Amino acid sequence: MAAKVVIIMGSKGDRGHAESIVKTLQELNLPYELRVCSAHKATRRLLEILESYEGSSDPIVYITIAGRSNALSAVVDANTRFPVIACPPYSDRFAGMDVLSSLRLPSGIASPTILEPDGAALLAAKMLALFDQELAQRLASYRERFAAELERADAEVRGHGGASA
Ligand SMILES: Nc1c(C(=O)O)ncn1[C@@H]1O[C@H](COP(=O)(O)O)[C@@H](O)[C@H]1O
Repeated sequence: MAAKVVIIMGSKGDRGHAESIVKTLQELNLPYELRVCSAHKATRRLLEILESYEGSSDPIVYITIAGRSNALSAVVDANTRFPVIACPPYSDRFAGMDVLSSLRLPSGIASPTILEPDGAALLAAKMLALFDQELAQRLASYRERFAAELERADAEVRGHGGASA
């Protein structure tokens, strides 16, 4: 079974954000594909792209990257049987209000929003690990690193704090 993540970005300009997601997917050795399409600007083509994955016998999780007004994530979610995670790029223009277009969804749409690229990759990995023991193992080792880092930091600050206990 070859589980994979399909990242769809709304514009080539989102490539940098996509690469941050890819970094974590690569660390987890999780296969991925990068696609560019827009629900706003190329709806028919987007539906064709989705259709091409619908028959897959392997599990897929989509991560959608759409800045400004995010139609992409909801349109993908409404037209696929696979889960969709929205990971919009951060923008502080207009006081960061773009994010609301990812959060407020019509009924029947279920695309969660994760703002941090590595968080979106991790959620996709956790979903796919439900069907893949080896991925579950890699994910567990990846997450152990964070606990180990915290332990090291704890030991370091403790050593400087003059605590007597
Ligand atoms: N939000 C969407 C959609 C969509 O939701 O269909 N299509 C493009 N975009 C986003 O608009 C920003 C500027 O896009 P352009 O570069 O096409 O002007 C990008 O962040 C893109 O993801």
